[in-house]
Formats: sequence, C-alpha cells, structure tokens
Amino acid sequence: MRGDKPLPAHAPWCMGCGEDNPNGLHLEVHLHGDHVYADLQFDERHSGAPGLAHGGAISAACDDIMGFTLWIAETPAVTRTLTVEYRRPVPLHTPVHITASLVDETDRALFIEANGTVGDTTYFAAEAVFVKVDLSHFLRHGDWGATADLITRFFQAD
Ligand SMILES: CCCCCCCC/C=C\CCCCCCCC(=O)SCCNC(=O)CCNC(=O)[C@H](O)C(C)(C)COP(=O)(O)OP(=O)(O)OC[C@H]1O[C@@H](n2cnc3c(N)ncnc32)[C@H](O)[C@@H]1OP(=O)(O)O
Repeated sequence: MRGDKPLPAHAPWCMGCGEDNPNGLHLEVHLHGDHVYADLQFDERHSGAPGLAHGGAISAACDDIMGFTLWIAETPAVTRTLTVEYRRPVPLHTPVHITASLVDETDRALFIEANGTVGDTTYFAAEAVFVKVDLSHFLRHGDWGATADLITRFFQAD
C-alpha cells in the first residue's frame, strides 16, 4: 500500500500540471493508496458558457490526472481514447476533487477511470485507454530529456 505522495508534473509547461504554464490547470497530483487525486478550481481561463467550465478543460483535467496513474502502472503510456461523461455543469471558482485509478491492464493497454466530484456529487466521469510505450516514444516524438528529468524527479520526491 502506497502512502500519500506528491507526484512531479509531467513537464513544467504541461497544460494540466505544469507550474510554469500561466494558462494551465496547475493540477497538484498526489498518489494515495491505489489512486491519484487532485483538487482544483476552474477559472476564467477555462470558461465555456458564462460562469461554467469548458468541456475541453474538464476533458484535459481528466486526461492529465489519468496520466498520473502511470506511476501506479509503472510504465510510460499515452492516451489512445478518452470518453468523458459530463453529468452536471461545473461552475467556475468551485472546489472540484478529481481522482483517477487503474482498473485493468493488458500487455499493451491500460484501462483508467477518473471521477470529478463537488462535495459528494459526481459532476463528471471519464474512461480512457492508454497504450504503453517505451521511453523511445518521447525521444522520437517529443523531448526525451524532459521525460528523463521527470523520472528523476519522481524518484527524488518524498
Ligand atoms: C518506472 C515508472 C515509469 C513511469 C514513467 C512515466 C513517464 C511518462 C512520461 C510522460 C507521460 C506523459 C503523460 C501525459 C499527459 C496526459 C496524457 C496525454 O495527453 S498523452 C498525449 C495524447 N496521446 C498521444 O499523443 C498518443 C498518440 N498515438 C500514438 O502515439 C499511437 O497511436 C500509439 C503509440 C498509442 C499506438 O500506436 P501503435 O502503432 O504502436 O499501436 P496500434 O497497433 O495502433 O495499437 C497497439 C495496441 O494497443 C492496444 N490498443 C489500442 N487501442 C486500444 C483500445 N481502444 N482498447 C484496447 N486496446 C487498445 C492493443 O493491444 C493494440 O494492439 P492490437 O490492435 O491488439 O494488435
């Protein structure tokens, strides 16, 4: 059983969790037992209809927090499909608690669920398939150095 542990951002400029991205969601994600969680409030940068969070911003929050269950699965992986069920409109400036967990796994795929609650009520729920990749995926398509830095920071975190 893992204890509560803050997890390092995917990258400083990550739209979901990067602290250097002024327009990001600034998710601060923790590992707790068999799931990860974050608390956030959407604001005007994430607005859709007046006073309400944009569905894309909610989807991004789900995608990003699901990307932290990789520390549970202990493998790099990337989103292949993501389905979000928007159950209730999410007001801006309202505390939202998001959790994500790994529900199943095959040789190539991770099946992940996320849930967003306000108080005791579920406002949105998501399911995703992530496909496992090796680190060369990020070397070929992205910034391998930043990925290596992320893994270093994870093992340095308390
Ligand atoms: C020691 C701890 C280590 C931890 C390390 C953690 C570090 C991680 C570092 C950084 C993480 C970043 C995380 C971040 C942010 C949040 C997540 C995102 O936003 S990710 C960005 C958006 N997503 C993409 O950009 C993907 C783009 N797509 C692709 O690159 C390819 O499509 C890819 C690699 C996903 C697959 O391509 P193919 O050509 O290799 O594979 P094919 O043949 O299409 O499918 C392969 C297999 O995948 C499974 N699969 C695929 N789709 C499935 C599905 N819907 N259901 C079940 N299985 C499925 C099946 O097994 C399939 O093989 P069968 O078809 O059975 O032969």
